[in-house]
Amino acid sequence: MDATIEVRDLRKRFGSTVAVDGLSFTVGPGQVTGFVGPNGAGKSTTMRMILGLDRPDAGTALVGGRPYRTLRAPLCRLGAMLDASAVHPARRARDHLLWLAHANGIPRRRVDEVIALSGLEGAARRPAGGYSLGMRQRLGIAAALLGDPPALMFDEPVNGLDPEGIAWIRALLRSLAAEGRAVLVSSHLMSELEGGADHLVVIGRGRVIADTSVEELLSAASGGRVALRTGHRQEAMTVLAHAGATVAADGPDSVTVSGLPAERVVALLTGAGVAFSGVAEHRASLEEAYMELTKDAVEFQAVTGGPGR
Ligand SMILES: Nc1ncnc2c1ncn2[C@@H]1O[C@H](COP(=O)(O)OP(=O)(O)OP(=O)(O)O)[C@@H](O)[C@H]1O
Repeated sequence: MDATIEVRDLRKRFGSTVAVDGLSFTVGPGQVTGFVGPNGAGKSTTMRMILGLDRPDAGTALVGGRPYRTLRAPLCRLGAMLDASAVHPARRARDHLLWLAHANGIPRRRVDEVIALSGLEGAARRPAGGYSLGMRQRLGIAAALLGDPPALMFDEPVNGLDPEGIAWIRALLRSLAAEGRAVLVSSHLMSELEGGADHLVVIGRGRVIADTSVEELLSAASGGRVALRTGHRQEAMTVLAHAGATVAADGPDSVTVSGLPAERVVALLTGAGVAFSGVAEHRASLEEAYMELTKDAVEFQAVTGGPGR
């Protein structure tokens, strides 16, 4: 079964608000794709259009090559959790899942499987109204997994969860991707995706800002800089500048070097007899890389007073 979600030139406007402004990206199988952008960037609207809940003004969203609304067994093609609170409070988790399974021609035994997969065994016979946020998220995830779909989509699944809940969801998403599924997960906080996503689609103001692997983004943001610690700052700076590096003192015994790889810095200093106590590639955090990418989108929102929801 084709495990891709493909968005092509998708556009959506609400009155004078342009929510999605020509988005194109593909969510491929076997990896977790993080869908990241500041509040109001258009993530939920895009996901709603993928599910056929909002009609695009232009463009297409395809699941396994077809619009979601035309799929014959949609839960078996794309599982989604957009709003974890969308369950009747009086309904027990198990009954909710049984009803969903029945309506979609999914065998009853799958209900107990997804209850186990999502760690809901202890709570499945209690009304959903009494659930904690973490349990509601688990129920939403159980429903998304019900049809054993090759593609999955989660809107802010870790929002408001405690560290244990976040770690659990992260591990689950990774294992779903490792099974070959396409997994799209949104967040407005890059830190929530650290260690959880392989690929990133970063959006701002309804447009793609970056569509990149996490590795590429981090090495671009790290900018080939080397952090040097030495008690002989001046001599070190002279030697390295002579070799063509750009050097900047950022402390009494620390220097940031750009334009030379770490091995070359070591070789030059050793050759010139300049002692040093540390040389390390500067490694940007995902959060740093993201802040840099989305700076303009955030500034725009601050000026216009935010998304206004
Ligand atoms: N039904 C709607 N009616 C009017 N405006 C809407 C509607 N849905 C979304 N918008 C607007 O569209 C823009 C994009 O919203 P969307 O919810 O898709 O962003 P988001 O990236 O999911 O944000 P968040 O991280 O806050 O969930 C926002 O300006 C929002 O106010």
